[in-house]
Amino acid sequence: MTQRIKIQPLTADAFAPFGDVMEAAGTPDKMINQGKCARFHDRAFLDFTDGQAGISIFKGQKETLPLALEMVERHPEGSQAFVPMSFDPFLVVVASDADGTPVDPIAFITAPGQAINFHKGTWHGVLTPLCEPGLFAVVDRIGDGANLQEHWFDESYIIDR
Ligand SMILES: NC(=O)N[C@@H](O)C(=O)O
Ligand code: NI
Repeated sequence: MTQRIKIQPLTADAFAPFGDVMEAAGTPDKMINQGKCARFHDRAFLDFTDGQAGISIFKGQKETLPLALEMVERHPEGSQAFVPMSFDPFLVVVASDADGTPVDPIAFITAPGQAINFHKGTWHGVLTPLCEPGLFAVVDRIGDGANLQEHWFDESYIIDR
């Protein structure tokens, strides 16, 4: 029987085993620019093996719900951050690892202003915008060698609200 995944709101606590949630929330770490700018300092753990951090721009096609989750992937050599260039929500899918196999996938939906950073090696769904244009800045590893492992599920999950 097809397993269904109910989408839940993204929170830093719930996402903590998988990565970081970045947002201008709570008390700023410092006020800068003559007090005109709140700096929420160093909110993601960027972690790269033998490579450099790079910033790319992704323009992804939107997906609609319910969504079939056929595959998750991971980057063994580096973290990967999705920073939306809009206030639109997007879908964030992660899964735990069981001896190299992704299990128990979870689906989150972001609130406006939230960005995420998958920790190195975290199983995740690919960039999944829910609105057009799906514009994102992506911070991930630029370097030689393989940094992508995909896992295609025997049976898709269905993600919905
Ligand atoms: N492949 C690529 O650049 N993007 C994926 O890693 C992704 O998570 O969207
Ligand atoms: Ni990825």
